[in-house]
Formats: sequence, C-alpha cells, structure tokens
Amino acid sequence: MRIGTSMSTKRLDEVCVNEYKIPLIVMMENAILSAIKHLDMDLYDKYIVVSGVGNNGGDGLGIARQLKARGKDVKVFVVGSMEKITPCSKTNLDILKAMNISCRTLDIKGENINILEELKTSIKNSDVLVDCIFGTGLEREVKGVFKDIINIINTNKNLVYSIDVPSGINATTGEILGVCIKADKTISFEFYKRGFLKYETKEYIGDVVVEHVGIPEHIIKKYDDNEYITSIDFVKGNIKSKNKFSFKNNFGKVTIFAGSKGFSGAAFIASEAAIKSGSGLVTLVCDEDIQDIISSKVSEGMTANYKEENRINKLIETSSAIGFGCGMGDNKLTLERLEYVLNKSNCPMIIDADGLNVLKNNINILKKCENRIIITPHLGEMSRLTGKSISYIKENRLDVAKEFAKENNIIVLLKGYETIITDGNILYINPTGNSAMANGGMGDCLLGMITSFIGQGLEIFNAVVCAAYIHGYIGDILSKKLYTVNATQIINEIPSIMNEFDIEINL
Ligand SMILES: NC(=O)C1=CN([C@@H]2O[C@H](COP(=O)(O)OP(=O)(O)OC[C@H]3O[C@@H](n4cnc5c(N)ncnc54)[C@H](OP(=O)(O)O)[C@@H]3O)[C@@H](O)[C@H]2O)[C@@H](O)CC1
Ligand SMILES: Nc1ncnc2c1ncn2[C@@H]1O[C@H](COP(=O)(O)OP(=O)(O)O)[C@@H](O)[C@H]1O
Ligand SMILES: [K+]
Repeated sequence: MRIGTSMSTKRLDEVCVNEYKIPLIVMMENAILSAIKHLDMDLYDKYIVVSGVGNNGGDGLGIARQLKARGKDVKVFVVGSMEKITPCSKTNLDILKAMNISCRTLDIKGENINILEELKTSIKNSDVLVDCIFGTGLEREVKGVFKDIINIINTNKNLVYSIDVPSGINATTGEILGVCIKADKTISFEFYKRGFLKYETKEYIGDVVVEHVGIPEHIIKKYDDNEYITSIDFVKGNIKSKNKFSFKNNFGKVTIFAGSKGFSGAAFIASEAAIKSGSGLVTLVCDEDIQDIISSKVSEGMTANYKEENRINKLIETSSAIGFGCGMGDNKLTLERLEYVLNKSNCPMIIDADGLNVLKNNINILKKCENRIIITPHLGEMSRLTGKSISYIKENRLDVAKEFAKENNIIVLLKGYETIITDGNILYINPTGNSAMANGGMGDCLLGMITSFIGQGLEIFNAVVCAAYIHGYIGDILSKKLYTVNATQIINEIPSIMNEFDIEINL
C-alpha cells in the first residue's frame, strides 16, 4: 500500500486532469462508489452526511445520492461559504437538489443555532454519520462553526465514518488542527496518508481502508513518494523457495557476534532465530566463558570464541551476512571488535544493541567501510546515535530515520509500533507486530532473522522488510492466544510460518 501526502494527492489530481484528461468529476464518482462499499449498508439504514464545500464535501454529496439510490434514509448538512464551493461539489449539490434530497446549509457567517440543534437530534436518530467536512485540503486551524460541528459530532456520536481523512487532521503531518473528528473508520483514497503514521492520530483515524479512485497504476507509480506499507504479497514474492536440488550452501553461511557473561540468552536467541529462518550454516562467535553453555543449547549451530583468531578471520571472510551486537556489552572491547569485523569483511552487516551503543560518537567508522550496513535501533538507541531526544524522534520518526540512513548511506530499521525500514530513499512501514512482543530478546530474534534472510541471498533491503514483517506476523498470530509473546515462542513458529510464505522463487 502506498503512503502519500496532501501534495501527492494534489499532484496526482493535476496530472490526471491535465495530462491524462481524466475529468475530476470522474475520479470523484469513482471515489464515491468505492467509499460506499465500506458504509455497511447491510447493517444500517439511517445515514447523515456532513459535507464541506471543497472536493471532500463533493465526495459526501455524491455518497448521499448513492445511499438514497439504494433506498437509505439520508440527511445532508453542508457547511461553508457557498461562493467557495468547488465545481464538482456544486454539480453533486445540484443533483441532490434536483432529486429533492433535502440539504441543510450552515453558512459560516450566519446564525446556525437552530440547524446545529437539528444536527444533534438527527445524529441521535441515525445509525451512521459520514464525515466529509475536510479532506486533504485542510492546512489551517479549524474554528467557528466548523469547530462547533466537529465537537457536536464527537460528543453525540453514533458511528462515524470519515471520508479520505477525519476532518481536522493535517493529512501530511498528522497534526490535529485544533479539533478533529474521531472516526470509527476512515475510508481513504489512493494513499495511506502519511499523517496517519503519527502515533497521536490513532485515536482519530479508527480502522483505515484505502480505496482506489480509478487512476491507472502506471501513473501512480510514476508519481508516488517511494513510501509504502509492507503487504503480505510483497513478502511472499520475496521469500526464497527451497527447491529439491538445494543443499546447505544455497542457503547462506552466516556469523553472529553476540553475548557476554550474563547475556548468553541474547546470543542463543539471535543464533537460533537465524537457524530457524533457514540459514544453511550459522556460527556464533562469543566469549570463551559462555561458549559451552551456548553450544549445549544451539545444537544445529556452531560456536567459536574470540581467542580463535584464524577461525574468526575465515568466518568473517566467507560469511554471506554478519549479525553483530546483541548482549555484547557497551564497552571498548565491543567497539574494537566491531571495527575489526568491519575492516576484515565485505558482506552485509546487521548491527543491533551494543553494536549500536558503541557507535555513538563513532558513527564515522561506518563511512570508512565497504559493507552494506543495516542498523536496527529502538527509539532509545536511535536517540543515542543521533543525539536527538526520544520525543523528537517519536514526533518525526519517518524523517529522522530517512535522514540518518541517507547521511550515513546505510539501511535503518527503526523499531517499535509500525517499525520503519528505509535506505534514505525508499521507506517501508511494517504493519505487523504488537505490544505483547515488547519484552527482552525480541530484538535479538529480529537480528537473527534479518541476518539469515540476507545471508540466504534475498535482495538486502527487501530482506530487512520481509524479516520485520514475518517477525511481527508471528507475534500477531501468537498474541491472539497469549498475553505475552516471547522470542523463543516466535523462533519456534518461524519454520511453519515461512512455509506459508514460501510460494515462489523471486531472486
Ligand atoms: N485523487 C484523489 O485522491 C481524489 C480526491 N478527492 C477528494 O478531494 C479532497 C480534496 O479536496 P480539496 O482539495 O478541495 O480540499 P478539501 O479537503 O475538500 O478542503 C478544502 C475546503 O476546505 C476549506 N478549508 C480549509 N481549511 C479550512 C479551515 N481551517 N477552516 C475552514 N475552511 C477550511 C477550504 O476553504 P479555503 O481554504 O479556500 O478558505 C475549501 O473550501 C480529498 O480529500 C478527497 O476527499 C476526490 O473527490 C477526487 C479524487
Ligand atoms: N507495541 C509494539 N508494536 C509492534 N512491535 C513491537 C511493539 N513493541 C515491541 N515490538 C517489536 O519487538 C521488538 C523489540 O525489540 P527491542 O526493543 O530491540 O527489544 P530487545 O532489545 O529487548 O530485544 C522489535 O522488533 C519491535 O518492533
Ligand atoms: K473528511
């Protein structure tokens, strides 16, 4: 699914109208017809449509007509200055009038108390309110009668379905412009609006569906912003199939540097996740004093300790991917080891946890190396790496991740609810995962999965996107029956879930 801003919508509209000669009223009717599919007409009979005078309002007026045509009871309220009504909205308003569908008009300068009372009563006597006051055209504070109406809808609410965006939100930034409709469902067009990704907007947008307005795919592709929400089909199209002639060397040889005294669990989880994700050969490199305990747990993996210099050098040179950092300790030794591995290797390297902690103030070492680097910070680690506060990163997480990736020529996976994966140009939002997964070891498991997928030869960026998706997907399935989901439980499910995804070769 594509992510877009108000600008993307505007640009697409202009291209369609001016270059491809698709009249706006045609796109609007497509929007109307695709929206009404989501209005639960088999459940409800009484609808109120509240429209503004922009094109979002025009969508609403057309929706009212289509509902009426399907035998529904519809009341329409139009708010705004009639001299500003857009041509397409005017056309739809004229049709409603010709059909004798009554429209109550609230003029921004007039005395509206009676009509506002009428709106309250109508809300009480209806099943669903369709909100079409503002769409992607809203950019400034909502005041006056618009504010009154939105407050009335929120306080007297029955079911509210917002068209394109909940009225009151800036579709690009997610800023709430004073007041905003709290929708139960948002039926958005063409793009999942970038503003919806801001954590604070979740209480306004409800369930979001994205519908098409009839713009040909190749046009959208040409003008999209390279920002997407990962779909299950994308993941299925990228997972490598095990064909009957495969042997272990076809599935990559990966090395994981992880663990230290007291943190052997991190090393175990990361290695085990790589094994269960399908790697041909997995070797864990750790301190000698935890090697035995890990060897006894990771029966299908190999282990090496830092004293075995020749062996480590060989591993580094021959690995198809290297994971680094979980449970290693935030200390000088870890930094030295990171620099050593970076210097000696040229395969993709995935850095997490203490590998990231030691990069703070040393980020330049990444610029000197030739490896493709993937970092997987959570908000705290991202804050330490960038020097920006957690609250700032939370507010601007897409842009912070994108800028940091671009600046350092790396792939950033910023963890949390709706994990971000970006190389500074393309950005994917991961829709899977949940708070039952917020416990120790989950990140180690993700590192193991990413290392394994890259080591198996998936295109590097896509491998990161797929690993994040499957990691969260398993978490979502398990959380349906478990209050808390831990990394070992995720790891146990990887092979069976991978089998589900393993439908075609796409390398
Ligand atoms: N390709 C697609 O996806 C398609 C999208 N379509 C639809 O078009 C929608 C975008 O339509 P749009 O550009 O006309 O903007 P919209 O949101 O209706 O708002 C503009 C109106 O609001 C007013 N206004 C603004 N701020 C205000 C404030 N604070 N307080 C008060 N008033 C304020 C503004 O007034 P003005 O700023 O001029 O004073 C103007 O009257 C989009 O969301 C989708 O639903 C489809 O129909 C076709 C294909
Ligand atoms: N609320 C949430 N929604 C979605 N995913 C989550 C949520 N909380 C945690 N996760 C996922 O769980 C993993 C936790 O990783 P991390 O914070 O590094 O944990 P740890 O360091 O304890 O292993 C990440 O992949 C993260 O995206
Ligand atoms: K709206």
